[in-house]
Amino acid sequence: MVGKSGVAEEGGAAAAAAVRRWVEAGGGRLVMDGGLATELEANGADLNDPLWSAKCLLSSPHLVRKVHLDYLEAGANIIITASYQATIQGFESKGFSKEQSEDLLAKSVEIAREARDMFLKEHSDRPIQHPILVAASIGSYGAYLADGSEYSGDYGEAGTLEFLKDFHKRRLEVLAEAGPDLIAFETIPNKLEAQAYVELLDECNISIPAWFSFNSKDGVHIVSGDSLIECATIANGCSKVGAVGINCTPPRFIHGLILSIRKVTDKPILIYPNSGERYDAEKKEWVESTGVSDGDFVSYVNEWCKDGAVLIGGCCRTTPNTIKAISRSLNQRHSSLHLPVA
Ligand code: MET
Ligand SMILES: [Zn+2]
Repeated sequence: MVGKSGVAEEGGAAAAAAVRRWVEAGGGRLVMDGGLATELEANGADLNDPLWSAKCLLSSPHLVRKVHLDYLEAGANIIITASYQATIQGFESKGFSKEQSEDLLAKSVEIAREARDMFLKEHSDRPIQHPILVAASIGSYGAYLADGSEYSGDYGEAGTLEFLKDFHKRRLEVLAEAGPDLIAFETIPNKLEAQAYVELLDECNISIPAWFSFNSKDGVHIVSGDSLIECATIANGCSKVGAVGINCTPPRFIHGLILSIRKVTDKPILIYPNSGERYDAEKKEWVESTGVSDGDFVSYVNEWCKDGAVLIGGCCRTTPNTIKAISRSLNQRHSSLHLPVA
């Protein structure tokens, strides 16, 4: 079906309507947090481990809570849990039982909810009026592999729809049951994984709005080479997807990518680019990218708003200072409309 704006109409619109209400309550824009794993490292965590930031759920939950709080103090409306690389399979390979692994997943949501409660309490003399939301992160199968394939989308023989659905199913259910406000499918590297997520959202009957966020390294395709337009069309067709966007991608590509997404969906668009550096999976370090300079990250924010993005934050190597600057630049007006935060 083609709507009045010329794009195919969303398959039902419940989740998108929920996100729009939050955006409205935030004064027309919502600020997302910045890089979590890289900020944990900046705070001294050693994440050289297949579990990456999820390692902190075991070793230093207080640090995760601190970084969430730093982002809230910087003006973030949305904090993303430390479950990006947390999987039942990953915990089991470290010797945890299935039950313990599920508890660790749920713990990522609990820590973020605790940070929100602490933040709201801290500001109870002048109560916070804008929404503060917890998004449960689901990283790709490639993130679990920890071999850089979330930046190639190449899963070899494991790359079948049924395999990916089976891989993510229980994790999605456990995270949804832990009570986040949103489910964040982040850094989606290929079309097949987007399709797997859509089918799981329906089959598991998830009632929490999800977002789909893809990553690109050329400004046209997502990292596997699949067409962003096709991927965004898949997201658009799912009533449980409340927002579609791009993360962990250099800022200089974002303008064109938003325009592509806009061609196929009216759902809210979210953007949280990385600092513009590139991750070298072999060396396990971020290296400065060559070519077009990224300039000052925040100088792009107005342009992205004009392009139609309504949720804006940062991904790897962005910091609470980046988020403070984004928040200032959006000049977020705190609406008098107050939505329940949980
Ligand atoms: N939310 C995740 C993080 O900031 C996204 C990582 S993208 C590789 O750690
Ligand atoms: Zn990132």
